[in-house]
Amino acid sequence: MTTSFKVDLRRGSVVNGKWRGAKYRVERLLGEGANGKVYLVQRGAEWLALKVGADSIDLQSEINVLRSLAGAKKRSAEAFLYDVDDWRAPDGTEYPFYTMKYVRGTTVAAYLQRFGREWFPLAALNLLKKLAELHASGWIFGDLKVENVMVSDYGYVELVDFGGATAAGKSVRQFTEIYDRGYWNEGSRSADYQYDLFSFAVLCIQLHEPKRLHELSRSLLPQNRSAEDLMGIVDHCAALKPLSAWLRRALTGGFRHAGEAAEAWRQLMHRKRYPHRSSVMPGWLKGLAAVSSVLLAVSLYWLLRNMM
Ligand SMILES: Nc1ncnc2c1ncn2[C@@H]1O[C@H](COP(=O)(O)OP(=O)(O)OP(=O)(O)O)[C@@H](O)[C@H]1O
Repeated sequence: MTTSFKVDLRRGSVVNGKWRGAKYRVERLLGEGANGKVYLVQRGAEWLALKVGADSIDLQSEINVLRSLAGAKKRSAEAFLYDVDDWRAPDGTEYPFYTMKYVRGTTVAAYLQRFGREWFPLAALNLLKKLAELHASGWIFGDLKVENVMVSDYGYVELVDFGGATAAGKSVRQFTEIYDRGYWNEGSRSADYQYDLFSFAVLCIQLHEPKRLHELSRSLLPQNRSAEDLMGIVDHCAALKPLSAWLRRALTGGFRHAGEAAEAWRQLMHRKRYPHRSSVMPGWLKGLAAVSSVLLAVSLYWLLRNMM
């Protein structure tokens, strides 16, 4: 999805906050979507992400969620939101913007492509933990999809774009069809824990079988779509098959909350057939560990020899 508004900030241009006076120097575009454009900006020595939008109502609701999360003092949300202001463009038009923590990393799909699919179980577990934290603050993420999950070193996960975040119990504010429980006739669009877990399961499928998922959604009549069709993809995918029971549970609302889902996922990771954290240790780290062990052994040998 792309924005319809015309803001195009070049490298080096400066965004001045009209009310609070902060100045941000633009480095580059990080991404764009339906609600605005996100730029990497610098303020003093600090790197931040600045989201500028055309519609202050859309942006305001994201800001409300971020404020409420910061208020709940959840570790992940601490200091995520920095500043909220308006900016007057050279042509006189005013745009609302906010600045937030710059999440270094790439979308989960790009990360797995670059560093290997063996990172998937760990990144997914971290994502489930993020969802559990968000749920504990009374919010449902709503628009969970590949583009909104950023992954950085060692599978560390951060959610971006809180435009779909909805207070638990309300109607989900923003969603993407293919990840939407209602689209697959598996439940309402009411914001509950299971709604996010359904999207999470679709995200797992999207990461492994994007083409098949796309074709499936195109080929079925709306009234015929179901979790069973999604499970058809899972059962024909070698990487997803070990997760079959877990994914079925997530697609059919079988987990009470994201914490329970994360625990079940963690247990799966520890089973033999599925790679777990130590087996996704990068090569250079394995090498470092081996060298350290040898050095330790040599030191001990010399120590003992000199003592005798
Ligand atoms: N804090 C951040 N740090 C780094 N990159 C970010 C950050 N926030 C957003 N991005 C990048 O910018 C892209 C667009 O941002 P965002 O999803 O918030 O826009 P949107 O208009 O709400 O999109 P959508 O149409 O999906 O709702 C993201 O997919 C991500 O790549």
